Amino acid sequence: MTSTKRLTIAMQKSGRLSDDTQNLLKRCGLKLNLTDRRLLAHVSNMPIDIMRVRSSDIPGLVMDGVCDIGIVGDNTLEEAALERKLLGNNSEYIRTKGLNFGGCRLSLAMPEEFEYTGIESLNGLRFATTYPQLLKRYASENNIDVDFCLLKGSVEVAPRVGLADGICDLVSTGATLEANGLKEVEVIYRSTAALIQNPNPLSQDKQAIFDTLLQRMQGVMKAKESKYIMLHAPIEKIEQVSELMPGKETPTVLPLAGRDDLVAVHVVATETFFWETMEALKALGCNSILVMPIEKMME
Ligand SMILES: Nc1ncnc2c1ncn2[C@@H]1O[C@H](COP(=O)(O)OP(=O)(O)OP(=O)(O)O)[C@@H](O)[C@H]1O
Ligand SMILES: O=P(O)(O)OC[C@H]1O[C@H](OP(=O)(O)OP(=O)(O)O)[C@H](O)[C@@H]1O
Ligand SMILES: [Mg+2]
Repeated sequence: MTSTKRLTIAMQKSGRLSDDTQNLLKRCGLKLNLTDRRLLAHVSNMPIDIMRVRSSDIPGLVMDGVCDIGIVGDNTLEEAALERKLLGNNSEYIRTKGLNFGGCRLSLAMPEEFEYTGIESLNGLRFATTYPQLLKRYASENNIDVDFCLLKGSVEVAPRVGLADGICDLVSTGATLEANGLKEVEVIYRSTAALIQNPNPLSQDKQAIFDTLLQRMQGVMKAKESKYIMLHAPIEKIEQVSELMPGKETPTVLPLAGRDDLVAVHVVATETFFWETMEALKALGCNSILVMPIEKMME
């Protein structure tokens, strides 16, 4: 069990989620010194310890209360929860927050030449996968019978070497499927990274740290999705300019020294600011249009 004073966070040591997780924690103000060999790292400016492990171990560490919280892909989490339930182990957790990285989907893919005519055409086939529980659940929900063989990585190689008829693996760009002569036929699960916590109440000290961390994460994520937009606009077009601005916030309109025909317009946009909008603003006579990233936000 963890100490009652320092919050313990499990994160992936190295792999697809580790850089984004580390960046998120750093942007939340945590001072980390994650040298490769140190697997339990103290955060020097907050009562937090970081445990760096394989991502497939994170759900179990949180469910068993070894770590208070963890950052892990939904796919790994759901697979672990199903497997642990089956084995009669702790499988309870709280998914506190979805995060804006690690987006991927778990899909069924078949060799290019396979004639896919619907889910029924997969009946009786064998799939290589790292996610047998998610595969089995999908098969039973869709009334098909499938067999599987377990591979922890390089799953896409299986059909070519005769190990399986198809695969059930993660896809993001689709490049790995294409490079291995496979086509995606069904998406069975959509995943992002998520922040999870043990369902038992935290000590008061830890809860306070966690609340601070959560609020900062919110601010970092919101800032990442937002842009600060500045431009100069003709004063008589200000209404049309405001209508073109993305998001719900009212723009700030400021005078420009020595100009009575132009004003400066500033707005925080929480929606995508498209090139088309910039062109429409330009056509209205706006200039000096700047779209800038925002580092932190607090409401
Ligand atoms: N191609 C991808 N694009 C985006 N996210 C991905 C991709 N592949 C995997 N992920 C996400 O990143 C997580 C970690 O993947 P990674 O391949 O780094 O580790 P792993 O082999 O699943 O686990 P372990 O850390 O236990 O070795 C996955 O569980 C998934 O949520
Ligand atoms: O659609 P893509 O963008 O090509 O990404 C998909 C690939 O990424 C993951 O593997 P990873 O690179 O993590 O290697 P692994 O099989 O060793 O885990 C996943 O298992 C796929 O193989
Ligand atoms: Mg992988």
